[in-house]
Amino acid sequence: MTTPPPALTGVGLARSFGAHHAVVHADIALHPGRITGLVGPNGAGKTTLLLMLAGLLAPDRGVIATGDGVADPQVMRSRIGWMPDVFGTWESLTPREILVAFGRLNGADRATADQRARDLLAQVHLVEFTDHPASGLSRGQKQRLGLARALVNHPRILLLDEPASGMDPRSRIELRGQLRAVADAGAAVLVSSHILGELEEMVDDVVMMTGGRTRPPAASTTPRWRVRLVNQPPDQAVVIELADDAAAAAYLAHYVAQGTPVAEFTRLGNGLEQAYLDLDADRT
Ligand SMILES: Nc1ncnc2c1ncn2[C@@H]1O[C@H](COP(=O)(O)OP(=O)(O)OP(=O)(O)O)[C@@H](O)[C@H]1O
Repeated sequence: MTTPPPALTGVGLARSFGAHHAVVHADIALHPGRITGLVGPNGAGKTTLLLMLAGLLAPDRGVIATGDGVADPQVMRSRIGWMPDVFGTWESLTPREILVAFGRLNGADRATADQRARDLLAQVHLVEFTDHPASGLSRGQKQRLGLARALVNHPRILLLDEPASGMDPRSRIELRGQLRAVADAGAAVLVSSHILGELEEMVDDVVMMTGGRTRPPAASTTPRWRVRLVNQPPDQAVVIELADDAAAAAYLAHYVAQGTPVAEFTRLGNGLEQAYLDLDADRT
């Protein structure tokens, strides 16, 4: 089976602001159908990298291209959905008017743009606010409108900077489902977040960034399970790595069929937190 080419690659990217090197060297590849997490401490250069990938900030060095070789920022922008960390709405317009305006800017006729706006407002659960001024939306609701806006043009590449900030727990859970649905439909998704537990649940791949450089994860990011048998003290429980939920189910079924008295079988996540702490170990 051949792996499809990445939907978007950035190679050797660098960007400075005056004398400050925000991104020193970043390499990244985003694959169709996969969600990639971008993780790193404050000031690591994540937003600067995302802005370059979104075609909104020119790199000083390096190349950004789509899988089929397009490097023209304008063509690339038409394929990209971008959700900034702070979504500035036109406060006097309604969510429907905002989404229709973006649809029209992306070349849709009025009827198509209007239908797309209604579909997206249903998807992000903002139907009741359809025709109210955006000034009345809470921060979390504005984030959800920001997600809808990023999806207006059916993007093949979706880039999101801290999308969950300000969202309530239900909206965060729904966001995970929405991003997975977008990836399952074939898009490549890149999401930056400081909420590592949440990223663990959401992402297929991780890119770590610190000091303006992308780095391979310092530790394993394979999912881990904690296994404890009946009468086994908690501090003697075993932690095992298994490729995915299907492998975990097979593992558990095997031991239960053998009569092994399993008392606890808990998914621990994929070690992203430890990998992050290793990455940020130099922080004082
Ligand atoms: N427009 C700008 N002008 C000057 N310096 C900037 C500008 N944008 C970013 N920087 C600096 O570049 C560095 C990287 O910033 P960036 O916002 O990309 O980091 P980040 O990883 O997204 O941080 P955070 O997690 O806090 O959002 C920071 O030191 C920041 O102060």
